[in-house]
Amino acid sequence: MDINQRMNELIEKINLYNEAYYQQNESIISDQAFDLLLAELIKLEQENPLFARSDSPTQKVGGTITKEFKSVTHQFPMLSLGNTYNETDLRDFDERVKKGLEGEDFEYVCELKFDGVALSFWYTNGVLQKGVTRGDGTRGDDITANVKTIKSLPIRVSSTILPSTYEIRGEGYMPITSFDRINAEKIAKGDQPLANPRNAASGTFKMQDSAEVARREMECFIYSYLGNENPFNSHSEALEHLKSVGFSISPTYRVCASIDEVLTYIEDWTEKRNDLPLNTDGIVIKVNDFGQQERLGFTAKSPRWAIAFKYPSEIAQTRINSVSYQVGRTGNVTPVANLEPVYLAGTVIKRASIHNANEMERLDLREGDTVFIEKGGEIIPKITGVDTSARKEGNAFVFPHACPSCSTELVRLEGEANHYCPNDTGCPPQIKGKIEHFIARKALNIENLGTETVDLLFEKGIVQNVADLYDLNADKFIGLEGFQSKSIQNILSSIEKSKQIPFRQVLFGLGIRHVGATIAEKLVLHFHSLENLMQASLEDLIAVPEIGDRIALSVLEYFAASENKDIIERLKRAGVQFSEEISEIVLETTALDGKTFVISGVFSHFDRDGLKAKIIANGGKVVSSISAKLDYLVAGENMGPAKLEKANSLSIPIISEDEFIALLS
Ligand SMILES: NC(=O)c1ccc[n+]([C@@H]2O[C@H](COP(=O)([O-])OP(=O)(O)OC[C@H]3O[C@@H](n4cnc5c(N)ncnc54)[C@H](O)[C@@H]3O)[C@@H](O)[C@H]2O)c1
Ligand SMILES: [Zn+2]
Repeated sequence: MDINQRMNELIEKINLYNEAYYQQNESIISDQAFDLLLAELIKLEQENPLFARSDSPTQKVGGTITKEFKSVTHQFPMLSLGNTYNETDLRDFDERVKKGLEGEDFEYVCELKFDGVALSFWYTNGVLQKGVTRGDGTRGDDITANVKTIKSLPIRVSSTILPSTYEIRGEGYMPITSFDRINAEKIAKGDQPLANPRNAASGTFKMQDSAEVARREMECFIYSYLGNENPFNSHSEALEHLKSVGFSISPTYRVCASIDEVLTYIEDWTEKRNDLPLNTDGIVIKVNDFGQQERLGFTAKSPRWAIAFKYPSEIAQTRINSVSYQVGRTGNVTPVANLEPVYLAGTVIKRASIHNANEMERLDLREGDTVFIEKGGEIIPKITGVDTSARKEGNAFVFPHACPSCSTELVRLEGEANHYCPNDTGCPPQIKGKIEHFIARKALNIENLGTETVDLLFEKGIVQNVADLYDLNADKFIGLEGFQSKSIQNILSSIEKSKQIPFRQVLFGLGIRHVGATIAEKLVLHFHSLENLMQASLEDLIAVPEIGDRIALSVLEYFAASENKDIIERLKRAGVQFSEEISEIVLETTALDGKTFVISGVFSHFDRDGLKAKIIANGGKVVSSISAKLDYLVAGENMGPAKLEKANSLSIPIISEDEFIALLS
């Protein structure tokens, strides 16, 4: 292959991996493998400048903005960091800095490289105004409501040094405790677990539902100060001051006088970093002095005064014995490699996901092959390559044509990587998966009925679909082992309770392909009842915001199947909710966007509900209790003294009804 061709091929691959990583929060390959491809492209571009393309991924920050949030333009671009995996490259970096500073003395600051997502916080007069994602480096998503759920992030800062406007940056992350807790819950419900804390952090900060973000207990470490006015001489001075006024700075940073001290720091943290409450993937090395940073400047994509040293991920080699094919709730078929057990990063690995047929083809796996497996922060290790030199004559694995569970011919939709089994009403793992989905917390929330019970009731022929759940009674458990009358009563009463679950959760629970919780809510908002939804045409469906052809067709297909109609009829008769009145709030202005209010006392222009409605209609939020994060207390006549005292002690602005009205204009 000629060089130009190779460069184009690399660009294509890197773009593909970037898109999966930044838009779907999915890592198709390991970070290290990704960085190798990028390093190869950088090298080829340097050696062959004539072939270098201006739209190359080496020239821009990898992320993008989304349609779900308001986008805002960064005051200072949010860039990436150059990276290295070895001492030689690090010493080269040191040489470049020395040359750039023309022999002047300088210091480095070493920090851990926290593995989450970059966030930017804008403050005016000491008050947090906005939280923004990196996006494409120039523009990011305004996720203020979500960053306000970070407990350690001060909403209000009082400092005599900081200017009236400035920007603080840090890494938002999901603590390992949150990650483990959420995954334990997901696994118990039969949901797909989160792949790793980094991708989970990125997905979580872009959720529409801030209450869910809050529930995930996200955190953030602050690592930089930016402003048109800069009261600090150096990065370490800024960190110290930010810490003193309440920002969360990891105590792990160190000022180093030379590259050798940097190497010692790297060495010191190689093992110790595994004991931290969050994942780290390396060390960030920054020139300390702000004046020197300015003189060194930036490339198109990263600062010349900083670099990331990444710890190589842990890799093991083992034999692949066979491949199994797992059928999920929606019929997706996933190949899973069964491995000769091998020890890797503290656990014994027996299986690894191969994702889909494309990935199987890419790896070109044969029976008995020696494969490399790798584990970053992920819980599920990946096969990243094959040692072809060790290959004996094993047969190539072939993706099956028929469903491994029910033998139905598999289907692959155009443009999709996954094969699926279309026999959704007769394929056992799909049926069981559907029941497990139906009872999950976000759906019908039928507690006391776990995966094992569902499996048992299915195997015994007692529950074959979700409608059968509502025909359960104590008699049906007779002869089943392990059920006390108390636990049977619990199961039956939680099934009874599920009849009160709102329609949007019921619609999500039906498990219509491509209809997740958010889409279900959109559909209910528009159609209000199942009856209306079932009568909707393709045009009616795609007229709903965010519903495209793919979802619309899937909804139509679902309601066209007579088995589904029967099930719905039975659920209706059982008393499950199939309509819901929810009205969309029409915003008058966004003047109170992201602001929280407590109201107390009696008002002259509004009654209390009227005032609440006014706050919500202008983008604000009404909360019931006063905390340090509160933006305003609106005080009327006769307000309670306890509230007043609490607001004063936390220096929360207390405003009158007239001052509130002034905020609206
Ligand atoms: N596996 C894949 O498919 C895939 C695809 C695309 C990107 N990636 C990974 O993502 C990397 C590119 O992402 P990137 O451009 O965000 O670069 P990066 O993540 O390597 O480095 C820049 C980021 O480091 C973070 N950071 C953490 N601690 C920091 C600290 N103390 N000081 C400053 N910054 C700190 C910031 O969020 C900053 O944006 C690649 O090198 C690769 O490893 C992987
Ligand atoms: Zn099947």
